[in-house]
Amino acid sequence: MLHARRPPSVYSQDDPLNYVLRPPEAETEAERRARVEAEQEAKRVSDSIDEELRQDKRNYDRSKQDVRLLLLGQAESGKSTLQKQFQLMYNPDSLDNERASWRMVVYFNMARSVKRILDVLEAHGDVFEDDSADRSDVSSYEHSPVRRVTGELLGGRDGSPEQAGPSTGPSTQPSGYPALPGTPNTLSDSQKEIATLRLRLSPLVAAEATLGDRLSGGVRVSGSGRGGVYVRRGWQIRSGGRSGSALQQRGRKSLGTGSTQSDLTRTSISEEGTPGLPGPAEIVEDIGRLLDGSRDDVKTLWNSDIVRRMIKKRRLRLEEWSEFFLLAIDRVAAKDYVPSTDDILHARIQTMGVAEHTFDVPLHGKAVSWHLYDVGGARGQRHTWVPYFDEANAIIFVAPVSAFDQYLEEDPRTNRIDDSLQLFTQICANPLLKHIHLVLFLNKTDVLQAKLDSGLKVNKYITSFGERPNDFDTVVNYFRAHFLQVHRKNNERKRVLYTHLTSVVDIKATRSIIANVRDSIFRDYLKSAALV
Ligand SMILES: Nc1nc2c(ncn2[C@@H]2O[C@H](COP(=O)(O)OP(=O)(O)OP(=O)(O)O)[C@@H](O)[C@H]2O)c(=O)[nH]1
Ligand SMILES: [Mg+2]
Repeated sequence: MLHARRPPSVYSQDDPLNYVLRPPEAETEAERRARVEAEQEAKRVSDSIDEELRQDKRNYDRSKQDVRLLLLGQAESGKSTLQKQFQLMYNPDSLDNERASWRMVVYFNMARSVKRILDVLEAHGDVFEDDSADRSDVSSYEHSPVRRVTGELLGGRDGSPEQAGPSTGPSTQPSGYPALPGTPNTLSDSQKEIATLRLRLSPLVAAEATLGDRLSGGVRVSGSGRGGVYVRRGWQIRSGGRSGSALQQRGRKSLGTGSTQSDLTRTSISEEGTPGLPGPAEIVEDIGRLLDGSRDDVKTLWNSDIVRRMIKKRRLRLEEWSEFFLLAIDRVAAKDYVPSTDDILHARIQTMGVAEHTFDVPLHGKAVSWHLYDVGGARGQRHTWVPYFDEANAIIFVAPVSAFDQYLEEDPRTNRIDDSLQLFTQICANPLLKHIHLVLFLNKTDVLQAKLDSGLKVNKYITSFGERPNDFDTVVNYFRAHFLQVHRKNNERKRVLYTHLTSVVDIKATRSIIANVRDSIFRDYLKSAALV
């Protein structure tokens, strides 16, 4: 029997699958076209799945080559400011996208400064007592039954610190000053003026709490200092801006402490605002108007005789950013105010948990992804760092050398330089971090210079400094020597410690230091890549 020749077809009748898939024998032209289209669509989907899988593999291979850089250091050391400098250098568009949200932070900083001034004045009965006792050395803390247990590494004074921590509100500390003198009838003109300003500025003072709640999403963090406002992932959206492009905040299992980070990093539920309540843009506009209406009062308060004298005598101590913004009140209170890059660098908001920022950094014509982990530095935040240790390639440890006369907000018995040294000891000694590229930033050198210029004596706070000259070079070298000693004692692997004197609010100087750090990290990176 003659077998009919099979029609030429891609569908082999020997293959059962192809047999099933073969075109119907009596296919009309319209059916054929529909079938071909469906086959093409199926192929397109299949190809795109293949491409996704290939891309995942490429991403995985690439992420193994990513650089992971941890920014570590105590609270207020300048880690987030340094992160902003990286962002400015490698992803400036994302900083521009966030610019609007920084307006709320600047207003918050302004309201907080005014509140702080008024609180301190109130604790002194709105009077400047020009007595001979130098109260800058005899703070309320001395009257406290708690004795200071600091100075282990530096030989600090076991006496009483000056006012405990710059943002420690007098309302939370026994002031040690006389009770408010007199009744309203016996108030001096200056007291009356301050009382009037306090009344007129009360809406601005009240705005501090509103803005703080808004920025933190209502989250309170216990054990991390008093009255701190912490922000986590997505805060830019809550404050009227877009989130910086490659910013994430991740929850990971904690390795060392058994605790988890999820409470600290859980995404806020209502970041865009609650229906019926004012949105971030409205809040910012309202407070902008309030600030505009209060600017003369803020200036009068800032320039008042009592405030000037209390600052001079160090009975009123403000953070560096307070002065920066108070001096810029006209610009900040103006309608349509948009924060400048300098404003963003000076704006202060505490980091909660660990925030990851990703940038592409060029290396020999190819982009390498850098993941920057900006951590919260307060004591209550430090356990959240540990899960990031095992994957890190490099650390920048930021230590503010200006802080020799300050004490931890979260533990007013501990001198801040001592805390930095203790923390640096833990980092140098940690087995997970022994092989990691280590960079030390001795930061806030501009603030240190200003403090020394104003006549502040280091040996008043750190007895081991002794009778050395109280000049910038001697002081910086003294602190540097202590950090180097900590490193030397914990350096079995003979790793290099790269040290830089920095002021990370200075854009130009920080750019060149970042370039230097990048090159040294890449040198190690290429060396380890060559070994793989
Ligand atoms: N003048 C001056 N101010 C600085 C310098 N570095 C940081 N600051 C300011 O110090 C404040 C605190 O800096 P941050 O970068 O927020 O500190 P942080 O280490 O991230 O603090 P946490 O998030 O609480 O751990 C900000 O207002 C900065 O503008 C510096 O070198 N010089
Ligand atoms: Mg921070």
